[in-house]
Amino acid sequence: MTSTARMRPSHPVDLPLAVLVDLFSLVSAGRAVEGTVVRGVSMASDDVLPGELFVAVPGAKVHGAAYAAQAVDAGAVAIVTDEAGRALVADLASRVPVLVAPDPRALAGPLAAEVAQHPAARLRTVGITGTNGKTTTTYFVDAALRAVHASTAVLGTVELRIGDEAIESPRTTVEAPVLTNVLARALEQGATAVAMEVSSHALALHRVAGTTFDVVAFTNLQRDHLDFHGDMDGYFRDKARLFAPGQGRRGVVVVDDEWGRRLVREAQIPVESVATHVGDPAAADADWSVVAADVGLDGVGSTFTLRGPDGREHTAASPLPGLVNVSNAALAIVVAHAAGVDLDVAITAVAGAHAVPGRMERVVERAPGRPLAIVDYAHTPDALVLALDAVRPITPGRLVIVFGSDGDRDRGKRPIMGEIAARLADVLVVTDENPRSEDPGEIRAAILAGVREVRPDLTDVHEVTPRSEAVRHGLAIAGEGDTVIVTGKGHEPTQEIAGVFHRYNDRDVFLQAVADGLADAQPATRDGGVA
Ligand SMILES: CC(=O)N[C@H]1[C@@H](OP(=O)(O)OP(=O)(O)OC[C@H]2O[C@@H](n3ccc(=O)[nH]c3=O)[C@H](O)[C@@H]2O)O[C@H](CO)[C@@H](O)[C@@H]1O[C@H](C)C(=O)N[C@@H](C)C(=O)N[C@H](CCC(=O)O)C(=O)O
Ligand SMILES: Nc1ncnc2c1ncn2[C@@H]1O[C@H](COP(=O)(O)OP(=O)(O)OP(=O)(O)O)[C@@H](O)[C@H]1O
Repeated sequence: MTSTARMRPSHPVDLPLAVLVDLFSLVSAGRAVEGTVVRGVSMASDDVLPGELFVAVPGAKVHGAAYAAQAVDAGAVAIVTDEAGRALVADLASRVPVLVAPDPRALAGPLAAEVAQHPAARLRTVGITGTNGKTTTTYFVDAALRAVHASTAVLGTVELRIGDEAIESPRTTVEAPVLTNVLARALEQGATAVAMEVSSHALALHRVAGTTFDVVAFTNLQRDHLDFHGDMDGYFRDKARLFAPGQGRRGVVVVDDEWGRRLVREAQIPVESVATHVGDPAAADADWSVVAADVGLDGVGSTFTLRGPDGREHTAASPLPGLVNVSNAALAIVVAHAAGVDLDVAITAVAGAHAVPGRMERVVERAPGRPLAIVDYAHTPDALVLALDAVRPITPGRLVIVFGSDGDRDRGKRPIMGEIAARLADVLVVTDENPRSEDPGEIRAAILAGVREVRPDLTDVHEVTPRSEAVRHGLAIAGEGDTVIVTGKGHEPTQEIAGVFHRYNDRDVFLQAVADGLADAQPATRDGGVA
């Protein structure tokens, strides 16, 4: 059974299957539907519970109908599939009702919502999309929602969290029936609001079908996932699906890039625009704009001035370093306000939203004799530049980076990451990320080749494995005034080496190192060369 299995409502309600057949015009191809009641929906055979409806969809790898027998053995009481699936489940037609629809994937969400009595409609819901900043913005919005809602849910790449109950998330946006279950459980547990990340894959694959968000938001669009979406235009169109009636009631769009401006023009629902780059011409037409920003003034985050549609200016703050987080904070404030949170309350709550797991997360605070230690998820060249630029202004001493690069992923970025780190940081600790099936030494060698382009003599460059030792080393060589940033894995709870997932988390290693007294150790003298 998958880890999401327990994120279900404890008291599901039975619904006659005939109701769904009528409502969704399903064509019956098996046993009669009369007398069958369903109490939930699942798309994954290893996730089915007794009494549930199994939706068998054609996938990239297999047709779900190939697993229908497994689902029925697990207690599924009916199957919804397409014509291709119908042929695959012919043997089961005498055991359970088989219902056929042209696009069962698009129906899974609406079917689940109907069975669970539309939990989304009974919650205040916010959905956030965009290439970067979804996780951070979602946690900022959650902080604002928590200021006025007794309990909230937050769903995304890091975790599925309802109040204090959380499990690791299998992906950024879970499949539609899982989402419906989580929302139904959130309601049962007393949550009244939810903020969640909506990936472009989710939009293309109907994972949020059946959920109408009160507020939808867009951060930005950058080159990514083109293997899946084809080209930037296709990627944009998939993101834009969130800004349509039935999917979102009102939208908030960052217009710093051309894609955001296009979304404002093309959205089919009312949208407010937010310009977050000070002095950008886009600000002239935007409803909300950041008109001043002071990065790192308080030694950690930034303060900024947000001008509203009425021309009033509000002093606000981002608790996390860097201009990108001014952008995320400004968006979150406007989104929370659109979701019913008083503007001043939203501003105060976002300013205090310190913990976004693995996103510029301050694990060790700067203190007398102690460096600041941060965990960040930057794993692309662009994100690495942003991350290092963000921490430089809050680093009076040396900037120490501990980093690696993934195996079985884009090899071309390895030397580029090395070059960037060598250019923007003072001390480099090169280590392993998720080597997967590759030789970790070869990955590090590719990174070091890039480092050598900038520092041929490898001054202040250390090569340390395993990763836990590298993180400890980074902390041990840093002194007061220095910042140690470990990038690439963020919140990830495991490290994948040669097909095995080992429990591993950068934050935990930092905390253990502090407990072992490493944070307070005297910094080593600046030594050159690869350690
Ligand atoms: C492109 C994509 O998202 N594919 C996901 C999708 O695959 P698929 O629908 O083609 O499914 P499939 O594996 O061919 O199986 C077909 C059907 O049979 C079912 N099945 C399959 C096997 C089985 O034993 N029993 C069973 O019931 C499956 O549940 C599925 O319903 O459904 C599968 C089952 O849920 C996922 O494993 C798979 O995620 C793949 C592994 C994946 O990596 N997805 C990533 C790209 C993704 O979704 N990423 C975005 C975030 C991107 C970002 O912004 O960074 C995300 O939201 O996480
Ligand atoms: N608004 C932004 N614009 C550009 N880059 C950003 C922005 N916000 C965060 N980043 C960078 O992108 C990385 C990922 O941030 P975050 O996790 O919030 O985004 P995401 O959209 O959820 O991405 P992912 O799905 O990969 O987690 C961070 O390391 C950060 O440096």
